[in-house]
Amino acid sequence: MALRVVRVDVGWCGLDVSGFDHKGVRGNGRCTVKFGRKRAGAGARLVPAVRCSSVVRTEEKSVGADVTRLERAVVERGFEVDTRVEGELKEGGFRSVRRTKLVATIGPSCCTYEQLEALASSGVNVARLNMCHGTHEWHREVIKNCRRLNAEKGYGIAVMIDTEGSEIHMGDLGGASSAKAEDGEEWCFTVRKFSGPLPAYTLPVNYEGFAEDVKAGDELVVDGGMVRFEVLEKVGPDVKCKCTDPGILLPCANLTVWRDGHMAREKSATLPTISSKDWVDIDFGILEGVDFIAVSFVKSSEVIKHLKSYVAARSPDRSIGVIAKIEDADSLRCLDDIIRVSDGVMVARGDLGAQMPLEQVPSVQEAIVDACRKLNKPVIVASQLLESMIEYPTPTRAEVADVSNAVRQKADALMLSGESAMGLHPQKAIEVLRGVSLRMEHWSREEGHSETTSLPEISKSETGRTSEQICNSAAQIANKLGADAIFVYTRRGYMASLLSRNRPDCPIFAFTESSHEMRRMDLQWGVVPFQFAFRKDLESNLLQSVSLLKANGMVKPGNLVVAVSDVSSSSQSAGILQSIQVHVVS
Ligand SMILES: Nc1ncnc2c1ncn2[C@@H]1O[C@H](COP(=O)(O)OP(=O)(O)O)[C@@H](O)[C@H]1O
Ligand SMILES: C=C(OP(=O)(O)O)C(=O)O
Ligand SMILES: [K+]
Ligand SMILES: [Mg+2]
Repeated sequence: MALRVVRVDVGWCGLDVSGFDHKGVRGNGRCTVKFGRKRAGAGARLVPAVRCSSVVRTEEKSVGADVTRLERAVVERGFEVDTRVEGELKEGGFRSVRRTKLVATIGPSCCTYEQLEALASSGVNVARLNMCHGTHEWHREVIKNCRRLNAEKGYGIAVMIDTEGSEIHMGDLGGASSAKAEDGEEWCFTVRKFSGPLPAYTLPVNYEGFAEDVKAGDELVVDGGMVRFEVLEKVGPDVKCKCTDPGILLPCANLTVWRDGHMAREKSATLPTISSKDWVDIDFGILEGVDFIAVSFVKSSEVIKHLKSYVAARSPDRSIGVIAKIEDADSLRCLDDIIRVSDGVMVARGDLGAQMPLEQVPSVQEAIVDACRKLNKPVIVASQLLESMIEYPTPTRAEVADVSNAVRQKADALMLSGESAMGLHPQKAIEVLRGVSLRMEHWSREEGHSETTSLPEISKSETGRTSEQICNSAAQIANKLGADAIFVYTRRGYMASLLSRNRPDCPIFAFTESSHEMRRMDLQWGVVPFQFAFRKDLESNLLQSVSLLKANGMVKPGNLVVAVSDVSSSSQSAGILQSIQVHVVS
């Protein structure tokens, strides 16, 4: 029977196969076995899925076969980690591990399996799917390719969908990839629907109330100022405009209306943050098992709370992270409330820069990054980081400075949009983000740039406050001792986030049992997620994980590790026991 090597999430039950030997493949640690019953057509088949850390060898047997005897248990390693991190660790040791995470918008330039593999090999942690564009079939294919890369090549790519939102934007350009508006030309913006190519100088708008909302004399700003028009007159559903600032028009480009120097929001301001199309896209994302849902134009914490309860009800066994995109001026008035209820935040500088004078964006970005750090939520700095690399193979000095600034601010993640989705050099753009991140991280450590962010206490419960103080202290101990890594054993990644919040000098190895929780940590600064079967207490977990990593050349004698855990080692009767352990690898 052909053996399929797959990587799936199966339930864990411990079975030590140390000493197991099969055709030279030795068992050297813990293997887990789950016997599932699979209905397939005529009858049930018992499928002994043997998961030993990173490899599952599944052999399908007819019912009644002797499935108690494991014919193939490959205990290759006893843990699973993203293959790139493994390479970085072996090549350059702990300090070489990149801390800043990278998000790439997937589009026509990088959607095939080979193109995604190129991005993955260059360091992408999260694949972002902008639901403004493409069909569900197209996005489903990309998700499938990401999952294949993780299963077959050992990457750890998480998937994020990003909603279109209700804001006013142009429709697609009848199949054209862009259109050019010249100075003085007269264009018609209309809610009319067209099948096939658009009439000349005509642009579709998604918002039914558009013709009612605008007035002659208004300024129509496309994509935050890429192109500008003056509204001349309205004829039924058609709004006649004159181009006053020429440029390139892209599909689904955002439109804002300005009147007497202020944004004019009539009825469009009453549109729901999550449109009916967005709910369909969210259902699609839940069904496809994505790891994150990014919500566009969030204005209040209510919509995040509503979405989180909706998602929890429809995806009870895997938590999907809800990311609030800060790109609407209204959201700044209740920023902390939004951050508190979200699982993460995106500084969506594209539309943000359309809602306020561009010169305000850098200070708003810094304030959002700082607020997320204080409230212990990951933050992504997004849009136009390397815009010129849509066309050119190297960035401008200003773009490198912008990326360096975001890394110096210790944002959790950086995001590419058009640079990866439709640019000519997606892989080079990721490599620039990676190189600048490593350089700025190294410079910050070498220059001893101590943390400027004082971390207020955020926990409410007794155990939460204990975990928080344990992590703050562990990070300080690790810095003082020059530790090579902090090891944390965590079920849902909370302790890992508390350690990440401290931005320690060394990487944080977060051991968890669920591959989904691993993906969720793909947005956390400095966190290297490992899949690992927990043992009974912190000490056993520490010794077991060190020995397994050492056996794979990822930890060396003399390495100093600080370890903490939120996996309670004691029985409930004995109460929770939490500690910090320091271990020098022998
Ligand atoms: N899934 C996709 N299919 C086709 N084109 C896409 C896709 N995702 C992104 N793009 C292209 O990349 C550009 C930049 O992506 P992004 O910034 O996410 O979108 P937007 O410009 O709508 O904010 C888009 O304007 C679009 O031209
Ligand atoms: C990331 C952003 O959102 P979108 O690309 O979906 O407009 C942005 O506006 O910067
Ligand atoms: K979007
Ligand atoms: Mg936006």
